[in-house]
Amino acid sequence: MTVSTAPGKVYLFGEHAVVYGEPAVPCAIERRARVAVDERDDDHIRVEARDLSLDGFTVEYAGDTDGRPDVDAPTDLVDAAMGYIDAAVEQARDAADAPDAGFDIRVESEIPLGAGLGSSAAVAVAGIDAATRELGAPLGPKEVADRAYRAEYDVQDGQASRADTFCSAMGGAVRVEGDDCRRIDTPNLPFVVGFDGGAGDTGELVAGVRRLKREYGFAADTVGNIGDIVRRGESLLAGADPAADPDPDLLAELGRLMDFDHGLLEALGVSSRTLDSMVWAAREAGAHGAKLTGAGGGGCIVALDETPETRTALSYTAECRDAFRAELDREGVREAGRR
Ligand SMILES: Nc1ncnc2c1ncn2[C@@H]1O[C@H](COP(=O)(O)OP(=O)(O)O)[C@@H](O)[C@H]1O
Ligand SMILES: C[C@@](O)(CCOP(=O)(O)O)CC(=O)O
Ligand SMILES: [Mg+2]
Repeated sequence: MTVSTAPGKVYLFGEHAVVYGEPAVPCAIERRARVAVDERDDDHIRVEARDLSLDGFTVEYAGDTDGRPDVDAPTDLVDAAMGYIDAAVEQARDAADAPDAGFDIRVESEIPLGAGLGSSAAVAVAGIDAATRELGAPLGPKEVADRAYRAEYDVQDGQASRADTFCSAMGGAVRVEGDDCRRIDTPNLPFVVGFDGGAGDTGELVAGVRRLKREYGFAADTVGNIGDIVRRGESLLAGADPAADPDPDLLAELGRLMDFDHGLLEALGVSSRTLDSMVWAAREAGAHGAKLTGAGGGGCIVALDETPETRTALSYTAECRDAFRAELDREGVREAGRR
């Protein structure tokens, strides 16, 4: 059995626009998905993923992934549940040149699902890493990132950027623009996350922005403007000393850019009443800035605040189910055990 873990992320800025080739800066956070993989002696895949619904369910199905698993759950839930793991298994089989490999897989995660913290990328990255190690064909983190991107791309019908998967595989803060992916040095940014307990469908939200962008030139300009915000933000980060605490002027300007980014994401139709409430609660508590993170629709916001005020204010906000500080995780995917 091989176990790998990989982190989730928040977007400092640039989600959605990154799908159309603009740059984005996601940052890995210390919340991980853990995937344990045991090779079987047949070609079946058995998945245990207890975070997938309130009660959790376990499915077992043949290696022929056209067959539906025999579980008592709605088909769309099962499809949503299995998509990323199926795709990760396919990538691992292909990478290890073992098309008939079968596995028992167990997924456990500290990252809420569909909430904008990159649970899908973390599961795909950790799954591919563990499965290829288990098959004796370990990949480097960049190869894992590339394979996990292909898995997300397939599940999200060709609508995915490399941002989440590269960030989860490499850890730290990264900058992604099309196929150009790199790590960047940043000071420790004081992220606070607010979670409304809900979720958004990444594929649908991305498709909505795509439609808007096709219909209106000004929506396409909005996407370009998000890119301008990111370019401004990364030049600020490039001038900062990564070893020192971030200075207040840097945090103030990054916060302003986050606020601006949230406004543009709102205009693109991917925010929600609860996300907006949490964003305003954070701003009123004195956060430098606040925005939704990830695909939106519901889920999480991220704010910048080095004091406890924003977390406290969020924890008293009716729309907020959970508020926590999210430390930058400088480590990406890693093997967490083998026997
Ligand atoms: N703990 C988990 N166990 C199994 N599958 C998971 C887990 N976490 C995430 N996933 C997969 O990722 C999907 C959510 O991904 P997505 O909609 O992109 O949201 P996000 O990446 O923001 O969390 C889930 O529907 C599921 O398929
Ligand atoms: C909206 C998008 O930019 C980020 C999606 O993040 P998440 O899956 O909601 O964590 C899509 C993508 O980059 O593939
Ligand atoms: Mg995702």
